[in-house]
Amino acid sequence: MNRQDLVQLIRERKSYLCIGLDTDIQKIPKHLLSHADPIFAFNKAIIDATKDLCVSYKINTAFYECQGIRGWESLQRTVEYIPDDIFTIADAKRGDIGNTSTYYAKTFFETYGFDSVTVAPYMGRDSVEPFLAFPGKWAIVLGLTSNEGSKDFQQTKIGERFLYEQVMQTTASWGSADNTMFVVGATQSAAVADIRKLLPDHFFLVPGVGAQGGSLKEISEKGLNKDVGLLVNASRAVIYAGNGEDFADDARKAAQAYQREMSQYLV
Ligand SMILES: O=C(O)c1cc(=O)[nH]c(=O)n1[C@@H]1O[C@H](COP(=O)(O)O)[C@@H](O)[C@H]1O
Repeated sequence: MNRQDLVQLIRERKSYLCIGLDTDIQKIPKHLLSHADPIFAFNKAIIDATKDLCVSYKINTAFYECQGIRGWESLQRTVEYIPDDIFTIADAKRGDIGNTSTYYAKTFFETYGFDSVTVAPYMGRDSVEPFLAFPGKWAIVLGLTSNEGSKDFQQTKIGERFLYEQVMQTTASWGSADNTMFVVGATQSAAVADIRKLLPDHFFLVPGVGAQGGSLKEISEKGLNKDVGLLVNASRAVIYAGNGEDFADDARKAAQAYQREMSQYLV
């Protein structure tokens, strides 16, 4: 999906909500366990209940890969089930020598048909560029992450600036705002205004609202740009909003609350 279509979808739905399908077999309602593919049965119900409220689904591959071949099958069924007009993210955090990155990119863009994949930029330019070589596809590069450990490397100073600022600015120069997004954690709202100044045009994928305690209001006030420029992810706070037979209704209510709040910030 290209930038123009994504921005149009956000405007139409008045939503920049990304729902994270971090589907944990231990956490899904017990009545689904008798299905042939319980993870897909859960995802299908969540997608049916929320697809008009969000603009993106993010599939964190860890929750699928840990199930071996069955997990990859659940992932494939899920990504194929997501409507074509919704932006899909493979949250796989890949990045390797160029030759290998090319095959990671093929895996997620061609074999599974995702619109985007999250990319760890630590190995540098030749590890990221292969993800930028696929027309209409996106690399979502780790910028300033939501976790405590972001202090260990990302928030160290290189001269006058933080390492994450240098990483984001340099990485941005390898592609464009039409094929590169950055992960900026919702728990890092104090830094978001400065990051927005550094990168006025890029989309940010913002995880960390809900279970990690980030504020949708703060991130929206500081991060929105003229083309919206934000995809805010919530995983556990939406998909595990309920745990009974009506879990999908509860997920819908949680997604609706985020969408309503977003619609206020979009005016
Ligand atoms: O790349 C990510 O999506 C990501 C980056 C980051 O800095 N923090 C972060 O939480 N994530 C992912 O975003 C999701 C957050 O899940 P919840 O905390 O349940 O909403 C998980 O899939 C994380 O792996």
